[in-house]
This record gives sequence, structure tokens and C-alpha cells, in this order.
Amino acid sequence: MTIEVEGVSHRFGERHVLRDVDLRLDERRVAVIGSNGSGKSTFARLLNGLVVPTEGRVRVDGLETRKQGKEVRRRVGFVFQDPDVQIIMPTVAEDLAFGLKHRGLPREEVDRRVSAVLAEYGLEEFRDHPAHLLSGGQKQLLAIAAVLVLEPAHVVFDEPTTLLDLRNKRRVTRLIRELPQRVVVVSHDLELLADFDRVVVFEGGRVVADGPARESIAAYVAMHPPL
Ligand SMILES: Nc1ncnc2c1ncn2[C@@H]1O[C@H](COP(=O)(O)OP(=O)(O)OP(=O)(O)O)[C@@H](O)[C@H]1O
Repeated sequence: MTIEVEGVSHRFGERHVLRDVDLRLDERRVAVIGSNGSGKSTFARLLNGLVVPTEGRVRVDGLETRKQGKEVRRRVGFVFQDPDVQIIMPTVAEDLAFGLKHRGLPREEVDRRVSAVLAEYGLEEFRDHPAHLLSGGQKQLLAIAAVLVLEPAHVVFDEPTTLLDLRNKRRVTRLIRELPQRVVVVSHDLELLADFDRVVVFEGGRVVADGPARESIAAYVAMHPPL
């Protein structure tokens, strides 16, 4: 269960977004923090091959994103900040079934996994509910469930709590805390990350701090003294 980021730099046109990033992620819960525009989302997208770096390479469990993107995406689930970009089918159950059907699983297995995930995330009563009519928090849970139903080995979250009220934020925080998978979370929500095994701080596309949550968060806060 290893993610290796080796000699990675990334440019969008002339803009350098990541510079000289070398990381080996073995911990179960890893977070990425940093200022707006510091490159965190771009880094997250590298991990499942949504972005292929202009220099260097990224390997997930030995599979290189540049050459084996499809296999990597099967291993690495990605939860976007805005669930609306991720919810594609009309009802909750259909949305959960979509990825499984696409993988060619038999109908009974699809139904079994959809029912299990509905029960697990408290969405049973919404099985046949129109997905676009769910509340923001329910949509975020559905988007997360739609990724987890595919049983990825790693899950990357890009700002999963930003759009949520306090109750749903706590729900998602607990859900992430209890996930058995390896998780990588990009967030500005320092409370969510307080007990993470490792927190990596980006600034200007570079890693400027990297360590246990307490130390990295303290370093990040110290970089931003009150005005
Ligand atoms: N597809 C793209 N094309 C061009 N520039 C991009 C693209 N995606 C991101 N950028 C630029 O790359 C830089 C880093 O963006 P990124 O979204 O990775 O930062 P971030 O740390 O996640 O920021 P935030 O905290 O604001 O979400 C920004 O200057 C952004 O404008």
C-alpha cells in the first residue's frame, strides 16, 4: 500500500504548480494542507493519474500513473469537493450501481454491494430518491459511498468537508476516521486532520513541512502569523 512520488514537477503552460516533490506515502491517513493555490489539488490529482506530471513519476502499489492509468484509477478512488460533479445517475441506487455495472459485475453482486453500502452510510431510505434532490450533506455522503462501493485500496479526498454544515462535517470526519482504506485528504479543515498519521504542507508548489499532524499543523500556523 505505497504511493511513491519521485522527482515530480508540474506545469500548466508556463505556470509551475509543483516543484521537486519527492514523497513516499506509507501511512494509513495522510493529509495535505497549504495556502490557496499552493498545488494541493494538483498533487491529489497526480495520485490517481487525473494529472500526469510534466516531470518525474508517480507510482501506486508499483503501478505508474503515466503508463497504467486505468489500473491506478481502479486502485485509487477520488472524491471531489463538489458532489454535483460526481453524481451522474438519476437515483441514489442507480448512482451507486453505475461504476459496478461498468466493471461488468453480475447483477446480483451489484445489488448486494449497493444494499450493503446504502446500509453502511445511512442512505437506505433514499434508495430510489432522485439524487439531485438530496441535501448537500447527503450528496457528499452519496459521492463518498459511490467511490467506496468500488472497494478501492486508496481513497483521495479533495476538501471533503468544505461545503458541509457542522453536523455533516462531523459525520464525514468520523467516516474518514473509520475507513479501513489508505486515505489521502486535501483540506483546510485542520480539525479534521488533527489526529492524522502524517500531514504534508505545500507552499508555492513545494513541500515545506512533513511530519505527524501536530508538528506539521504547528509549522503551517507559524508560517501564517495573525495580521
Ligand atoms: N487545469 C489547470 N490549468 C491551468 N492552471 C491550473 C489548472 N489547475 C490548477 N491550475 C493552477 O495551479 C495552481 C495550483 O492550483 P491547485 O488547485 O493545485 O491549488 P490548491 O492548493 O488546491 O488551491 P486551493 O486551496 O485554492 O484549492 C493555481 O495557480 C491554479 O490556478
